[in-house]
Amino acid sequence: MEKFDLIIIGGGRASGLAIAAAQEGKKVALIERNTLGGTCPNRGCVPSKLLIGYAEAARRVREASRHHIDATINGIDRQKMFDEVAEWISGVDPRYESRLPANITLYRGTGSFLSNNEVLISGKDGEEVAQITSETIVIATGTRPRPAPYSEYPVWTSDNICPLKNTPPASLTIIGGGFIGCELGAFFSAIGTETSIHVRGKTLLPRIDPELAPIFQEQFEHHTPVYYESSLSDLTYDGEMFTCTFSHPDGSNHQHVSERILFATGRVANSDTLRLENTDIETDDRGFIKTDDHLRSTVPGIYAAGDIAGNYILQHTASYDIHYLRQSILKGSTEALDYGAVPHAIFTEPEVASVGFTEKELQDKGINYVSTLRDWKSSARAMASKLDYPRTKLLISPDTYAVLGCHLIGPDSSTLIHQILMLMHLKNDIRELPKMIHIHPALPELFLDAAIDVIKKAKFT
Ligand SMILES: Cc1cc2nc3c(=O)[nH]c(=O)nc-3n(C[C@H](O)[C@H](O)[C@H](O)COP(=O)(O)OP(=O)(O)OC[C@H]3O[C@@H](n4cnc5c(N)ncnc54)[C@H](O)[C@@H]3O)c2cc1C
Ligand SMILES: NC(=O)c1ccc[n+]([C@@H]2O[C@H](COP(=O)([O-])OP(=O)(O)OC[C@H]3O[C@@H](n4cnc5c(N)ncnc54)[C@H](O)[C@@H]3O)[C@@H](O)[C@H]2O)c1
Repeated sequence: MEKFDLIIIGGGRASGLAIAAAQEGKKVALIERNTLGGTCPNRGCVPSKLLIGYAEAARRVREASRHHIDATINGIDRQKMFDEVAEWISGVDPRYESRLPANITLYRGTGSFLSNNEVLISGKDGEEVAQITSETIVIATGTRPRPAPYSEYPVWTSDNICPLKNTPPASLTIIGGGFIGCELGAFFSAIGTETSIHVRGKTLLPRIDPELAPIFQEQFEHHTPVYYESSLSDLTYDGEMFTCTFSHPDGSNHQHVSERILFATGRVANSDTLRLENTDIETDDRGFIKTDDHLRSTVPGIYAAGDIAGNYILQHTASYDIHYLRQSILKGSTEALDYGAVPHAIFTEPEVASVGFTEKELQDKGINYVSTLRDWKSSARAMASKLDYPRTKLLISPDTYAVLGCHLIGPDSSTLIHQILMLMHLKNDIRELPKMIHIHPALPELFLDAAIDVIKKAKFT
């Protein structure tokens, strides 16, 4: 059995760790069963955001009338959009492979454990490719969409919609109103696909701040109809069109016909193919690998990083895990993992971004806070957009003036949030913000108004 210094199972974000280890002269095995690069560049963040670029261009034309400009869209070449992004995706695997140094052995196949330190690699038909061993193994196998029901039909999930080899549909039904349902829903409706979203509950984006949720829903529904408390109870497919039957809490049903259906109902851990029963590695009740604050699994020498460690399902936290392992495995750092303030954004129309606690989380945890909810009218640049809905919600500690959470809804929220993120990261005291000279009248000025208001509230608490 060939022995390696480091075995990595899963060539998503962890391919960076493989390269770093190889550059330090380690003998590395990297096992990937699909395309190198993993979810983010092949079927996740990057393709979805490239698609959203087309949506934004279409919306700018449609909404030009807000600025008294009479503009019309004369045509949308949806196929060209799919083809361009598909072309980009087709280069991902070769690009990643070309970056691998010679002392990485790349195994194309599924990795599974024979014992705590022995890994079997199996090919597409289950044939044995190799058996290898190492005292250091990193599991970075990510997640996949929750299995869609009615898989006998050509239903879409966020995994099989890419690499966008299909014809873009004229109509689409989306089940699930989380990150993926909302982002892809916003894209398809903007490019003229008749799109609807169906959710079981009463809200979109379950973790959104309760004061921003109604604003988001109202704005989102301007372009995409959302059916709440709608549970899919039946699905038929006649070879061309899907007919969905949805049932509602009052016992009524409604039917919806579309050319395509997309299930976006969450993601599950890719731990079931690892044959963990041959090891002492433990998982939580959702199948994510249990790790401590050093990303160590329950077996010495075996680590889990990225989505499979179950802390977040975000590219930037997966990358952070990999950076952490570079320091700990390769450089011997003993510091515990500390994510600090983890931001996220949802690249929809409207765009939202968050960092830190929501108000509900603060209440549930019994943390003392003061909050402000401000519109963006104090910023001339924001006013120029002629949008009424953008808001900043800021939550701070009245004792230390530390920012506990910030939630934004409005154009460029994903960019703007970095100002608060930086503050939280460096010297978390909101009183620092008004001391800084801001460019007038740039968008970040909108934080001045919110900061001054919340500082005043904290003083009088
Ligand atoms: C549609 C969509 C949009 C997204 N948008 C964003 C976004 O805008 N921002 C953001 O932060 N995050 C986003 N995400 C989440 C982000 O893509 C993931 O958090 C990130 O890619 C996780 O990286 P990872 O390396 O942990 O896992 P992955 O990238 O999933 O890599 C795991 C790899 O392991 C392989 N693998 C699995 N099991 C085995 C096995 N047994 N043997 C060998 N190989 C195996 C898989 O094939 C895969 O290549 C999005 C996800 C989706 C689906
Ligand atoms: N911009 C970003 O950062 C970004 C974008 C896309 C995805 N992601 C990551 O990927 C993860 C997965 O995205 P997602 O949208 O699949 O999951 P999600 O958890 O965001 O949303 C899934 C939604 O589906 C609903 N649902 C579950 N089962 C259902 C069923 N049977 N019928 C109807 N609805 C059902 C859930 O209540 C939830 O609202 C996200 O949690 C996020 O971490 C991030």
